[in-house]
Amino acid sequence: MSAKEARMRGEVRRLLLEHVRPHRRALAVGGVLGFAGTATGLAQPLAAKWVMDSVGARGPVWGPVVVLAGLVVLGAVAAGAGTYLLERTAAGVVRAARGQLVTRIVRLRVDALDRPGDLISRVTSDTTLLSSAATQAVVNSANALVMLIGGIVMMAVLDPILLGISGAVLVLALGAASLVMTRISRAQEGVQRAVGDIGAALERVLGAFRTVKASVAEDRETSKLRAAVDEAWRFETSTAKWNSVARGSAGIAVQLAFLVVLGTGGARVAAGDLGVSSLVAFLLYLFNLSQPISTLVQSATEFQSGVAAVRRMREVQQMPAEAVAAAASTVEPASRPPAGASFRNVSFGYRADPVIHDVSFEIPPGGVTAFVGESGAGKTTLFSLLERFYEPTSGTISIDGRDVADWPLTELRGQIGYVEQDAPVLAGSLRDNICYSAPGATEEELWQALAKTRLTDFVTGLPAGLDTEVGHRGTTLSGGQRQRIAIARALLRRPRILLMDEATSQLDAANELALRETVTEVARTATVIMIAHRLSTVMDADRIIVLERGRVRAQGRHAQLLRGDSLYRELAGAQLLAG
Ligand SMILES: Nc1ncnc2c1ncn2[C@@H]1O[C@H](COP(=O)(O)OP(=O)(O)OP(=O)(O)O)[C@@H](O)[C@H]1O
Repeated sequence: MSAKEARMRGEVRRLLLEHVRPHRRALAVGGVLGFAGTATGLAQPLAAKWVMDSVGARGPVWGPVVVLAGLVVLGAVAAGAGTYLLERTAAGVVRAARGQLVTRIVRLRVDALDRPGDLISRVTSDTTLLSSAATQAVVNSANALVMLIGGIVMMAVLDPILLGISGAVLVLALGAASLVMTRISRAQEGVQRAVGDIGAALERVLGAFRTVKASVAEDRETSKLRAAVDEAWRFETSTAKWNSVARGSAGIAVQLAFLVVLGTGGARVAAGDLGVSSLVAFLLYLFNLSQPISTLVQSATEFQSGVAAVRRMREVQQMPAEAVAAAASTVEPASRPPAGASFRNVSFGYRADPVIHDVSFEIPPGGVTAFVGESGAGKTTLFSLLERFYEPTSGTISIDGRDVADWPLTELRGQIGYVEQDAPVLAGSLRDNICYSAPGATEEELWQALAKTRLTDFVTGLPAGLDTEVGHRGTTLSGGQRQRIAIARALLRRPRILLMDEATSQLDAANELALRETVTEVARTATVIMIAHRLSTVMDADRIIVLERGRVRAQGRHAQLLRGDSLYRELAGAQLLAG
């Protein structure tokens, strides 16, 4: 193990103990109660004997019976309460870990969200490993340590020489067991990684379920999923193997120490240095050590699983996240004038290669601005930069003259309504979906937004109206309905800037006309910036910005650009701007 890995393991172990720290009192009480339960269990046979003896002697039995009954009740209550407290604490540890993870995940930057399925498994599956590692393992090993130390003290009193010999054998064999702990942790981490891979592969299939079926790709996807399942099985069997090696070594350690003590002790008895009774007592104590030793090894393996889980949870905490902004003020100003936007010498690349090159333009408040350009020219990227999903590598983007980097994120995004081209809809009711960006909207505002997007007839025609469930990703809706819901959602927030990635083919002629009227109306109170795919959109636009491979190529109005820009002429005449 390299020094770096050793340092990291140390840090991970410290992190695991941090999950334990807030619950240390509950763990201590739970441990003591469990201990008390065991102790009363040990005393019960003695009390039963006392009852029998009293019956035999025809003496008063009430006293012993009350003591026995008391011990039974006390033992059951203590053991029950101890178990409840430990399990409750375990649930508390899992809850805290899950809480931290989900808070982090929703704050991740958009580019950090690579494998959602794997993230889900970290929240649901990895955290459960933490529960026994951070509670049962800690309490059991503490109890086992007390028993171990007690046994060793008694053995030291009986014969320090024999203790030295058996101790040396035990340390050697247990040292060998501790060597496999790293392997257990690695194998367990492999299991969790493979479970994450299953989640990621499953998410991939379920996210494009219709495509998978339409492509008759079920067999291919099943074999990919089964490969991930097999990988998990491989690591699980490896974990089982190393666990049994650890337990086996602990067993061998005790047996070996037993034999060595029997041999050397026997010789010392023969030489008259040790009484037979002391040797027998010593061997009994040694024999009794096997219980706490196997508990310690078991706890150590559980702890290793916890270490593996904490490691993967730490990776989530280290993923790039957006700054947590202070809660946005709930009181919105009554009037929200349109905001202007400006890009000055902005460059940006998702990876090493830039996709936006030194772009500059001004969008004054109000009106409709249309971006046009070939596929991949960088139109959506400009929207993402305005929403601050990504930071530009150089240059400044401002809204209302203020650098977007200086706006608190929630406030910045509170100014903008964003209608994405694929108009994502979340599982839930129509009402949830439309009010999603403005949960405080009144019923009147809601119906106004529905009217503007021509959704009123559709909604009133549904038996459950706005409470109709839309299904996973809105599968019960048509493409056009999804599009209009996305627009209603954006409008309900009364945006100062409306970003619209125009749908290429979702709306029929009547609804398209209605939408154009809506956009014209919105442009009176907000700055509308559209990624245009239709000739009608650019013809109505107040200004058009033509993008070519991440650069601004030309700006102007439709007639002006038709005359002066060959690429625009080409786009206007071709499918990219369908008339
Ligand atoms: N998340 C991403 N990671 C890496 N590269 C990306 C990412 N998103 C887009 N790109 C690349 O950036 C370039 C610009 O993409 P962008 O989506 O902005 O183009 P666009 O003009 O909106 O295209 P379209 O009209 O087809 O939607 C493309 O070359 C694309 O491959």
